Amino acid sequence: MQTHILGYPRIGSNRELKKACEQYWSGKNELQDLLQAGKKSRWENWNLQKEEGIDLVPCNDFSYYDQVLDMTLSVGAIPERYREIEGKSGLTNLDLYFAMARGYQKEGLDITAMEMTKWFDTNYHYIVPEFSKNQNFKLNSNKILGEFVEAKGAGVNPKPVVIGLVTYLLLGKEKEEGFDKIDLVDKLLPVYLDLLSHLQKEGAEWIQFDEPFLALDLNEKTREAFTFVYGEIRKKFPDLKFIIATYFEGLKDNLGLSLKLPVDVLHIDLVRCPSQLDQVLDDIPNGLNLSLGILDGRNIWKNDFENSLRLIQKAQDKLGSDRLLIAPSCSLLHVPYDLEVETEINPEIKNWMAFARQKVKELKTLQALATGRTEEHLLNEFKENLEAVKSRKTSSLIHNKNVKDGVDQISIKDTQRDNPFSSRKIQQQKVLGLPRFSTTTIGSFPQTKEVRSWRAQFKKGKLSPEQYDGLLKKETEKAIEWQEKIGLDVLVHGEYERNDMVEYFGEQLDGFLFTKRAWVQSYGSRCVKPPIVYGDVSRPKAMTVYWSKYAQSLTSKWVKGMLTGPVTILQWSFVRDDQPRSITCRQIALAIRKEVLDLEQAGIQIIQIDEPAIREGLPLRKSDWKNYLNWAIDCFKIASSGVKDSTQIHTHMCYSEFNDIMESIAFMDADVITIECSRSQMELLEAFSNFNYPNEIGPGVYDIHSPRVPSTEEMLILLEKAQKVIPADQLWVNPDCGLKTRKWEETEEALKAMVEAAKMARTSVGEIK
Ligand SMILES: Nc1nc2c(c(=O)[nH]1)N[C@@H](CNc1ccc(C(=O)N[C@@H](CCC(=O)N[C@@H](CCC(=O)N[C@@H](CCC(=O)O)C(=O)O)C(=O)O)C(=O)O)cc1)CN2
Ligand code: MET
Ligand SMILES: [Zn+2]
Repeated sequence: MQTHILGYPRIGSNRELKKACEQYWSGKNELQDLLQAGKKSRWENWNLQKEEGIDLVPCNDFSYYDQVLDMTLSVGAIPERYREIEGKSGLTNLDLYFAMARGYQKEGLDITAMEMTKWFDTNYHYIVPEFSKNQNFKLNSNKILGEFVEAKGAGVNPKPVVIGLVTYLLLGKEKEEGFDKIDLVDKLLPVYLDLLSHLQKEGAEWIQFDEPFLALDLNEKTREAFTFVYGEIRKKFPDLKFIIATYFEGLKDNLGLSLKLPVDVLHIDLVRCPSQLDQVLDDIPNGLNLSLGILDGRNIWKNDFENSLRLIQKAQDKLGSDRLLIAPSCSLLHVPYDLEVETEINPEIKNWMAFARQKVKELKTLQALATGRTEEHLLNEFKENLEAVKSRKTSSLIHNKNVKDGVDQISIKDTQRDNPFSSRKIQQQKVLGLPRFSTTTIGSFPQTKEVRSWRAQFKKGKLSPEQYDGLLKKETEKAIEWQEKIGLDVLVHGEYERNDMVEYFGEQLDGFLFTKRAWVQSYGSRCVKPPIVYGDVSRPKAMTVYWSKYAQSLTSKWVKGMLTGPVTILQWSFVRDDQPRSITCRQIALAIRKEVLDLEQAGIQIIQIDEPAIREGLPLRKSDWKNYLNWAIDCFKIASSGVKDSTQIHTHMCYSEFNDIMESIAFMDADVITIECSRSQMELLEAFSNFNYPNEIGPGVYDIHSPRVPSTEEMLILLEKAQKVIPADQLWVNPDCGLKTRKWEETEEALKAMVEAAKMARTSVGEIK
């Protein structure tokens, strides 16, 4: 029985790579420094896995930005618009790569970034490959090969991790009509074969192809593509050992297909879908070995050894130990580096947890125990694990009767506003008196170095609570003043007091704990510290009223209250796995409902409840959607429906494809929804239009994830596009998402141009709604 890891976090155990990237982008360090930081991250990971004795150690799981973008560069799928950068002197391949990720607006060039979207149901974002009808591919980078050679030098048995061909195509987007991306198989296959022959020449033995789409709903053509691709690969490379990695779901109706692929190892996710093991063991052909994804790669709880050993034993009985590998369920990219550095977590709870480093250890212990080793330290580790699992099951820290009773008492009435939108709209208009094409922003303003450093100093005790509060107040005042000056209609307080839109709430809710350094990559250099829900959730006191009230006191314009919704808090936290997610979510929903009512009570007339993660929380299999949508939408409504008709509820979602969940979005019944729309040129709006969506919509008119500043003209064009599908009196004007990651210069210019675009739109259609 061998152990392997599907992928390791790469941002650096102290976020060294994040910092080096950001410094490189801002011209504060040299390419050499960045490359050095990359190397350090890779070697740190390899050394750690080597020391622990992992049998197959991943390489090419490293990335400077995103592994899908790496693949795009490796297969030469560089969109036409980057041609000028490719040819520019003084720019390296890495500069081209970053331009694709972030856009390029320098030296007279103005090139937009590639689209970014969620990696399956995670909070990780990848850069979406763009395919044209006459798409060509060629092996275009030696990243994969280079990292393989480098890893060999580190003295491990490296296993290159490569996004499988079919998954790579399915992750992409057709940028023209008239072809099906899956038909690009024939053109892409030679590049994969080319890559494999290079790897083989350098002595590669194992290759891991990630094909998570095998765990999703597939059409017949795609299934055939899988069979064809792996048939061809096997024909050309009879001696390489291929692992197909599937994760995030069970194989279900694709099990037969997967088991027939002519590869050496199939990796299955036994955390998401433990029940698939029996069927797999019944049907697995003789030539195929099995990798058991036994440790949760998506959560931070200790493994339950007893349970895992039972599963492993079952597989061992059937296949024998030689045909088995054990691994985490998926890449460890989705969990933080090391629990040991968290010194302030309640020790009782800390003893229930494991981060990446601890999971690597757990894997080795499981291997030893499963193969019958009985050294004393192993038996002790087993005993400690049994005790930790038992402690978590029985701890008094977890259960709160009041919370459970509250959830039991939720009734239908708590999930509905008093009157339908058509009548609320009239009442809200009366109170709010807003113009047509009202302008607003999504909530956060630039989280500058200063703001972050105040918080850091406050946390270290170097600033007193009063000093910190005073600085934040000044910053909020400046933001309000500036918004008034440029003529925005609905203002925000700026969210300066928040480290992160989820963590901030996690810090204030009971049943949550938070960490100091447990960073997880979200996209590019951006990271989050997901809070951890360990017990029943409740709100000891108001969380945001202070700041909203303060901001509203500074202006006669409306200031939006700003909350994160229950589904998003759930989705972006590490949550309990000892009760259904739906129950945890309802507990959070009740806490947010109380906050909404407190805000209303404090005179806040417009309240935004962000739910950017509703779409990403959608189960990967369509058959599970209905159940999820029922409870998720219900939770939003529990949070939002307590207010008077005249209080305007906004919600915000980014990176959402709404086509197939339009009914549920409408059912949320937010008075206004602001959505991401600009990278996709308003395509999203068609879903709303086709559905005759009745409430108001703010389609994002520019992309805040890129430093590029949009022009008034291009935003006006987008607004005109929007009016073709949505009546003008339903439209708001706003950016795609919050502005926390942007610099002030960019923000100021962009928002001024945006307000200008709204004014121009008004002159052509009329002021009044
Ligand atoms: N949870 C979550 N998921 C999300 C989003 C989101 O906003 N939150 N947005 C979407 C896109 N994803 C994003 C994820 C992260 C960030 C982001 O801005 N992250 C920041 C960190 C934000 C944060 O928690 N900041 C803390 C800690 C900041 C920090 O690094 N402090 C320094 C010290 C600073 C100093 O001394 O000056 C340190 O700890 O070393 C704070 O402000 O308090 C970053 O990576 O840079 C943005 C978008 C989707 N998913
Ligand atoms: C990822 S959605 C962000 C919403 C939040 N209110 C912000 O403006 O940052
Ligand atoms: Zn957003």
